[in-house]
Amino acid sequence: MPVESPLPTALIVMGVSGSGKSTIAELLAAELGWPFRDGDDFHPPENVAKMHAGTPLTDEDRWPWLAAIAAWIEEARRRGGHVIVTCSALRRIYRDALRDGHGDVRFVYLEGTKDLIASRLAKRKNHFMPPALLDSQFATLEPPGADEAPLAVSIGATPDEIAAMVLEKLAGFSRGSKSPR
Ligand SMILES: Nc1ncnc2c1ncn2[C@@H]1O[C@H](COP(=O)(O)OP(=O)(O)OP(=O)(O)O)[C@@H](O)[C@H]1O
Ligand SMILES: O=C(O)[C@H](O)[C@@H](O)[C@H](O)[C@H](O)CO
Repeated sequence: MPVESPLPTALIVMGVSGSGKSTIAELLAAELGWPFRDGDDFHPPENVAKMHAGTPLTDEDRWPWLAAIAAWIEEARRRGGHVIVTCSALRRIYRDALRDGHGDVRFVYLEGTKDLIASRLAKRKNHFMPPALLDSQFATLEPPGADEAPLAVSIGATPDEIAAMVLEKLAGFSRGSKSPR
């Protein structure tokens, strides 16, 4: 995958529900100073209602959501800016939709076991996503392949440590390396 610019137009923090996307993305956004939006804010209300009711989304449910995120990234691309956004981006075809043919979108992949994530979700308060959907999230997950050059990090560490690891990997990219360290 070609590296088109020193820093990506968009950093997409991906992973199953509860993997820590919002937590890590907020820290990264604060460090990088890039505009940040939570991918959940791009869902049409019907999707949120469906997830809240405990029903996994289908591909059809997800396409308009992914298109809305891709459109926000395109705005940044046009003005030569950078953005950071969370999005589960569970399947490769979803990530392809988000890349939209461009090589300037990088995925931060938050990798963790179902047990660890379930234990974090069990403690989380005030979120529409029920922990019971975690099985379907893992069933749908297609971890990014090496050819997608993900910035992959294990979620066992503290949020600050994870964000620091991501920034270190990103610095590797910005120095022009073609593959993550
Ligand atoms: N590295 C970490 N160590 C300990 N707890 C964490 C860590 N990262 C996130 N958490 C906690 O785990 C829970 C899930 O994190 P978060 O809400 O950021 O996940 P998410 O991937 O954005 O979830 P969703 O996709 O459902 O919105 C939160 O309660 C958060 O405080
Ligand atoms: O792809 C999906 O099944 C959904 O988008 C979820 O993953 C949520 O957006 C989110 O991660 C939960 O808050």
